[in-house]
Amino acid sequence: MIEIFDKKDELISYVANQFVSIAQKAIEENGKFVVALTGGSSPIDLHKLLATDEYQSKIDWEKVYIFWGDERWVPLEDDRSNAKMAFTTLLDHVNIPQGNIFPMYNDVTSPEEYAIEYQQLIKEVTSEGTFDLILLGMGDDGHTASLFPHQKVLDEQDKWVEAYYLEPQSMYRITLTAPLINQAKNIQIIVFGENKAKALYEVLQGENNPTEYPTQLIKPTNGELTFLVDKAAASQTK
Ligand SMILES: O=C1O[C@H](COP(=O)(O)O)[C@@H](O)[C@H](O)[C@H]1O
Repeated sequence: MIEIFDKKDELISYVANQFVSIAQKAIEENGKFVVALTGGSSPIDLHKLLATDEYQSKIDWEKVYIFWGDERWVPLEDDRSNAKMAFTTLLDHVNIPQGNIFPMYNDVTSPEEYAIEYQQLIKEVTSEGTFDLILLGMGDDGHTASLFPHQKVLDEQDKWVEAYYLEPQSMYRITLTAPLINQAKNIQIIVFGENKAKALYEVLQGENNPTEYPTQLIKPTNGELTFLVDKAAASQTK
């Protein structure tokens, strides 16, 4: 499903309301809400809205468990850290136990070892790796999470979490893999801005070519996938 919004603000309010209702339903049914956040710049305004009194009071944050879809392998204090951004814009402002937050980084092990540990953490908190909600963004090259074009991680079928050295960025990335993401009950991909219009067109209406446009790998097995896009990003999509 694709939802197109005239303005970014409308898109953000819609996602915030979805976040709240998915969280409330999960807590009512299973006593907890397990979500993976996205990084990059796309979720910043969403986080800030969720942190307002109006929104945060609608969720029982003690029952929320936070993971990430991907991370740059940098310390939590580094400005490139997706976790740092989420703490500053949301997590530092809500009543969530620190033990419910699982940043995708530690300074003790290698990224590859931590990918194995992170998979174990997911196993302990979720039911069989099924997230209630996975939020994703999309880069203007068609990547999502840290599933970048032409990387071996795109072929991964078994592991839930993979860490690898991303040569073009000279840094390690750690990411949920497509098979794990596809098990989620809800996947929401937030895309705005004209610079993403070509990639969005290719992902949704172009030839099947996930090596070039990895977001095409996102196809939930049982859950719901929604692209939440603004008019600018949808401008090349018919
Ligand atoms: O590197 C990343 O980029 C994508 C897209 O970022 P955005 O700034 O265009 O929103 C993001 O979804 C991913 O989490 C991040 O690590």
